[in-house]
Amino acid sequence: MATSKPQDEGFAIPQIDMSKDEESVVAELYAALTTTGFATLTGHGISKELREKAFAASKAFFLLPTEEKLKCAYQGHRSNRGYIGIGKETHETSASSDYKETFDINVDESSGFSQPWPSSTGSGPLETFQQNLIAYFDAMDKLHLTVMRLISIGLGLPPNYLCDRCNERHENLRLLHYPHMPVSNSPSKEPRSRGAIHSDFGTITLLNQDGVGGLRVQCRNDTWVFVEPVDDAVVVNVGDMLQRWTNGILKATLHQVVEVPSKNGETYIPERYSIAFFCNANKDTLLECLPPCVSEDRPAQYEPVNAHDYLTMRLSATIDASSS
Ligand SMILES: O=C(O)CCC(=O)C(=O)O
Ligand SMILES: [Fe+2]
Repeated sequence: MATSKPQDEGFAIPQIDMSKDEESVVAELYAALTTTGFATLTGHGISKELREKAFAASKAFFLLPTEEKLKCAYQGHRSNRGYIGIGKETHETSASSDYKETFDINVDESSGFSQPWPSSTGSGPLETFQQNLIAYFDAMDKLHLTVMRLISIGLGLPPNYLCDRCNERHENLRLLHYPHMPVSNSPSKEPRSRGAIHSDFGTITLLNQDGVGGLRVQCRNDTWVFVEPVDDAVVVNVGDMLQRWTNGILKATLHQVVEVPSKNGETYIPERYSIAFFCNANKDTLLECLPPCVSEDRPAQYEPVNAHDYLTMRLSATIDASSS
């Protein structure tokens, strides 16, 4: 496994200011997503207030006693909604499960599933949990479509091509909490994992992380680079669905969350919160390698697959939905 490879000191995840002219943003985004598959976006228009309210909601939820959280337990892979406790998610790259808990939100009503919400009694962030997270969802949905427009232009497709196939709100907003960990006494130089090495399943992921850090990305030369937290920035990365769709031109890069070094004298690695917005193609989309991505020199590498079946298959392989 590649975990023993060194940190790459000479490379940083590109930062892209989306408020610049469209042509420059398209070029920078295309360059990032066809190489490292990751970029940090600023100037994206998501307000600090919305982001802070979403993090406050997340913290209030994860602070609830386990039995309360389990009242919103995960409902299964086709629904993909609700709370998943520690130890329920495992990736093929690791024998142990992730040390994290999550809460998945989905707004697609056509599916026949409904979202479980924590009870909103009392005051504080739980009272406005649903309202604030739906507002956050809506803002991220807009950003998702903006990014898909920029990617369409970069690929030489009509600007709305990908948006027209990603505009039915089949995204998944996931709150993540990595609990604090005691500092290790082991002499190993390799940081301990909080979440196993994986690539994402959907088209793109838009991630907000707190200031703790620990998300790292595997570069093409097998070294690792951290995605340093940048105030108010949103991290974008390519998932396997978009890698398939673009015949491997856009890269779904392996990444994971590891512990950060403890500060002097502290006996605990701090807890960490992040909020992922996993974007997918509309459920009935047939993901066939896009025409501009296929040529005589680059024949189609992937079989066509239905977007929703593909996503469900990937979720089923990682999440133990028996009793979350
Ligand atoms: O928590 C993070 O920063 C990233 C999590 C992640 O990669 C994922 O949930 O797919
Ligand atoms: Fe991920």
